[in-house]
Amino acid sequence: MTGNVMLIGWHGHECRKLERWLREQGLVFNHARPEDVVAAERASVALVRESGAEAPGLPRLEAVMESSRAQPTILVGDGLAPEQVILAARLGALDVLTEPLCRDQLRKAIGEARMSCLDSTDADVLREDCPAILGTSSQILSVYKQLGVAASNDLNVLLTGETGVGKEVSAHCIHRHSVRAHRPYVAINCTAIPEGLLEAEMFGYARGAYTNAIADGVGRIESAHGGTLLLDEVGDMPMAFQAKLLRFLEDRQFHRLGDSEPRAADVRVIAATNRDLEQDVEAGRFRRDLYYRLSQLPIHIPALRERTDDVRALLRAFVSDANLKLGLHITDISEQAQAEAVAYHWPGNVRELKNIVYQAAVRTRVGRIDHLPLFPGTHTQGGDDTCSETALAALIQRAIAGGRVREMLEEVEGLALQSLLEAFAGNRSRVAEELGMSRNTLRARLRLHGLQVESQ
Ligand SMILES: Nc1ncnc2c1ncn2[C@@H]1O[C@H](COP(=O)(O)OP(=O)(O)OP(=O)(O)O)[C@@H](O)[C@H]1O
Repeated sequence: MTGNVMLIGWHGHECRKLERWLREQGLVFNHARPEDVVAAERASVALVRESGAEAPGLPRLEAVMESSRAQPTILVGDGLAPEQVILAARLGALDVLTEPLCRDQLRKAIGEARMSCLDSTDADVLREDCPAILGTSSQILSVYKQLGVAASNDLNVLLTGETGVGKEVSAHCIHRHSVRAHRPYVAINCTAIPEGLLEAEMFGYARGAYTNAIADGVGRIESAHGGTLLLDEVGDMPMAFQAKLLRFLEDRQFHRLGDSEPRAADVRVIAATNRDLEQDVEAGRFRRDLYYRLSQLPIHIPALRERTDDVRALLRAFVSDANLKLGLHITDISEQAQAEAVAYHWPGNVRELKNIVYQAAVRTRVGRIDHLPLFPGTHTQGGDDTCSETALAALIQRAIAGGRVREMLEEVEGLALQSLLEAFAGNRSRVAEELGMSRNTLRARLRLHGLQVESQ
């Protein structure tokens, strides 16, 4: 490998080690202060080092990108916060590596950086905090990078992942890091609005368009003008409406219901779903053309059970959150409860974890949380993976002893719902029938328990 690597932010022993390694790789190096970037001999790649603890932003990287946007740049970070990883991608860093540096990764990153050229935006860097988005696992770091890339362009984004993985939080994060950050962020849940009202809700309506339309009404698309529109649960959008949405996406023009005047809205569209849209397209439940249009930039958020490295950090963060918001004094969570949480299956993902921490925190109020109310029988590793009578009996006994009978009944309900879903292969209609409840009631119960909602 040949080339000229510029080092920014390395000092002392670490610096000498890296220089030696670069030389061994046949790479020349320069040292530069960020402000010297333009003056310095043109480098093939810039390696910028930042410490997460040093500052909330990325001062060195910002200076480098400011001076030389066309230069392929890799960020090397020590203890970077999620917002910093997002910001790095947003600023146009080609890669983000964490310390201690893996030499193979570095070699690969330098090789790739030299082959590429930056495609970054001229937009101002946004310094606002994005909504709390947590996690430091390699899987979630990769998501942050993709969110940063999404924030630097205006493509339609499709966020996929199970319920509760953080799709909505991620959509908001893209918005807050994009050039549209100071314009509206409007979210619409496509399943929460009855089919007949969806058009009026989305596009607005003219006075007299329907019985209760006593004045003109602005739709969500118009309210989002200049900003970002999140179409949540887009996979559940009725077929008839899909065609109307597609028309809008094609030319960003629409008509209010009952109004012939065409209107235009400049919105960035982010869609989210926990369904397998490709499968729905194959099954004829979702329009293929709309799917392509929405998924210009697909981002998949992995389930929590696939990134168990995040569990302990999330537990700690939500304990602090609960202390702050509810005026509690929780000091920590027992090692055993943390280990159980790491081994747990988390069908409701981060939402379920957050709810469980809050429940446990409210019960404990002061001191250490010794027990997290996890559903028995849904552990990924170790643990008993059947809902045995013994586990149920123990659960009931513990609840009676602890005066938590009501909570126990809720836990049992969640467990029963989960078992029924498994027994009927996720078919909600069959589960609702079995329980003698409406699909809407079932849906609400499933949500309450953080269980994945499959529409069938
Ligand atoms: N990485 C994360 N960091 C902090 N909080 C998170 C994270 N992911 C999810 N949450 C929290 O979990 C809850 C659910 O998140 P969110 O609504 O974004 O999930 P979702 O994937 O959109 O779920 P659904 O598909 O059911 O709508 C929210 O309270 C959110 O704050």
